[in-house]
Amino acid sequence: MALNLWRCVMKRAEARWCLYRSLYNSSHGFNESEVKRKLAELSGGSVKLCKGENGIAELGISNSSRKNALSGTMMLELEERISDLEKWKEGKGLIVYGTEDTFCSGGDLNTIKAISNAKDGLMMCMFMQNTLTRLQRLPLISVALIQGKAIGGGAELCTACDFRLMTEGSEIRFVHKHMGIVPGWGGASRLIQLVGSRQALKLLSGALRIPPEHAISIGLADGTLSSAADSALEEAQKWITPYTKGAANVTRAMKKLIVCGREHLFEDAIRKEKDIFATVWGGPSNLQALSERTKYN
Ligand SMILES: CCCC(=O)SCCNC(=O)CCNC(=O)[C@H](O)C(C)(C)COP(=O)(O)OP(=O)(O)OC[C@H]1O[C@@H](n2cnc3c(N)ncnc32)[C@H](O)[C@@H]1OP(=O)(O)O
Repeated sequence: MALNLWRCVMKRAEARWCLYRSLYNSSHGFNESEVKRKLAELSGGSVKLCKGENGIAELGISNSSRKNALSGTMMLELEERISDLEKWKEGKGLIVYGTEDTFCSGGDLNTIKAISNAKDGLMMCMFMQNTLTRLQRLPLISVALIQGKAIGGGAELCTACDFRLMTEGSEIRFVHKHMGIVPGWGGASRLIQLVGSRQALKLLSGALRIPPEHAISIGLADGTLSSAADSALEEAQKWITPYTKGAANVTRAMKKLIVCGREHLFEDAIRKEKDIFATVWGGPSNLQALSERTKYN
């Protein structure tokens, strides 16, 4: 009976949670089916998802002949993989990485050229903002594993994760200025939240190369990995484990608190904190912990 009530509360909270996933819909002039049809014509590369039994998924960006640039079809695949992760109730963590020696070189220049008119550009921008905002709001603790370069849209993509780990010799760089554009996938707004407006202005207006030590010193990155390329994923798995250890519903609730706190005004955020608290209070993990009477000394 009590467990059924708890499940019911949790379902309702999950439903409320899903309500504010995307930023744009038709009321904002966003025509999703049209942009999807256009992006489907611009092919190359793939985005692969592997969900681990330990509750940690790996999302791989792969377009080897173009340094993992995101083509139109990869943008579509990325959105599909995020949808899949939104439905993964056992999930706790996510590692986003690029195959071979690059994280992601941004938008595929062939794709970008094909949609370089104002209308298509705005639709692609709204599509990618929706996708990356949903990535950021996933109830999973996410890490961007940056090997090699995270350039342009690749730099924006890595800011949609909770943490960034960089291997030696890697680099984040917002090169938009040199392309005569500014970030549009939400990267500027997220960068300001991460490093503050003064640092963000320097990084964007100078299109500065950001190596691991610099990224760590300004709070953009969370650690440097020393592994060779083929074992960096393993090292990232180890890095994330202390944060994802334990019951999935508790880890997921913890991440939801952070999203609410970040995205809502204080009063609204603490009310939402109450709703999320209700999803774990009296649940199996809570009852188990109470019965064990663990001490933390
Ligand atoms: C819409 C959001 C904003 C954006 O993302 S705009 C796009 C920003 N990105 C760029 O302009 C990246 C330009 N590329 C570069 O700076 C360099 O290629 C990069 C990534 C530093 C790698 O340098 P290297 O390691 O020396 O490799 P490379 O230059 O020989 O590249 C190997 C092949 O990959 C290609 N490539 C790299 N980035 C690409 C991209 N974004 N779109 C399409 N193709 C891209 C590059 O043209 C080269 O092809 P190819 O072997 O010459 O046929």
